[in-house]
Amino acid sequence: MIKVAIAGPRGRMGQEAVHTIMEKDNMELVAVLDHRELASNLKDYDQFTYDVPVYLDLQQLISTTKPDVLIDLTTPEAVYAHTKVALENGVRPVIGTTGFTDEQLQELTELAAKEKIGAIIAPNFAVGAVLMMKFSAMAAKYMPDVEIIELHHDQKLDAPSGTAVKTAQLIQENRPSHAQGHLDEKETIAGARGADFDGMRIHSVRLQGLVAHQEVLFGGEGQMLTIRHDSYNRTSFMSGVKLCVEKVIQLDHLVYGLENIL
Ligand SMILES: NC(=O)c1ccc[n+]([C@@H]2O[C@H](COP(=O)([O-])OP(=O)(O)OC[C@H]3O[C@@H](n4cnc5c(N)ncnc54)[C@H](O)[C@@H]3O)[C@@H](O)[C@H]2O)c1
Ligand SMILES: O=C(O)C1=N[C@H](C(=O)O)CCC1
Repeated sequence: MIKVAIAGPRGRMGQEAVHTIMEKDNMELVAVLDHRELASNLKDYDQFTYDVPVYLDLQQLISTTKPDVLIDLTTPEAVYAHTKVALENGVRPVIGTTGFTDEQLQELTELAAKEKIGAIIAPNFAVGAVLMMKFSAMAAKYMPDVEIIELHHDQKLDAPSGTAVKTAQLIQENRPSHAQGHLDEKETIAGARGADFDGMRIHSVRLQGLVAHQEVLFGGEGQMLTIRHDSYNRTSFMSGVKLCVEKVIQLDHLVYGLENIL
């Protein structure tokens, strides 16, 4: 039985994750971490009927309920501290929250290595999104001029998305660094050409009605290849969450990206 705690249980992803873990025979939801005093038990929240204690302090949650794994689905502001506290206290983090800086990722990788403890940071838990990223990395070897368009719901806090950054990093490993577009191009409205990642442009769309979507466009002479993935609901992420909880137990270091454990 894997003892699991979830940070952010009232969120769009957190709610889905609570139901997912409760349905698993080999996992036990021992606690959740919230940041506002609403109730001391999940069964007193409108969304749930489960008897699971709610904590506002991660150290206290860990020392009282001793989870094996912490799933974090909170905000870019909160996630770094949660991951650090988990690693320092022998709890394996499975992190879905996006918005880490390169420096934070580096620090957490070093901390997990020092503590010899497993951790997974997965910018996208959907298997189709991982395939989109892998296929994009393959295509970049042959068609190195790329632009990424990521499209998300309008409540998303970070831009570009974690998936777009990870996609750009995987593409970067597979094509020579170079600027794209006309050498003399000028933006008449700032931001018109999107964010610049090693010469690749990333465009972020935020609109009601969207969940999580991405297109990777490869231009060639007289041709265009488009690789697209759509998550239409948050259930699409849950098989990845379950897989990460099972895999993280076997690791002794931090893994960044679901593609590394599939
Ligand atoms: N990896 C993936 O596949 C994947 C998929 C969807 C979303 N995400 C990421 O997951 C995160 C959450 O997304 P969401 O759509 O569920 O957001 P959301 O805003 O619906 O939920 C976030 C929840 O975190 C809670 N929260 C905020 N600070 C907290 C803290 N300090 N302690 C505990 N709880 C806290 C909020 O109350 C809220 O309920 C985002 O970073 C998003 O980018 C990742
Ligand atoms: O809804 C979100 O927010 C999502 N964020 C992830 C990202 O930033 O890549 C993955 C998909 C959903």
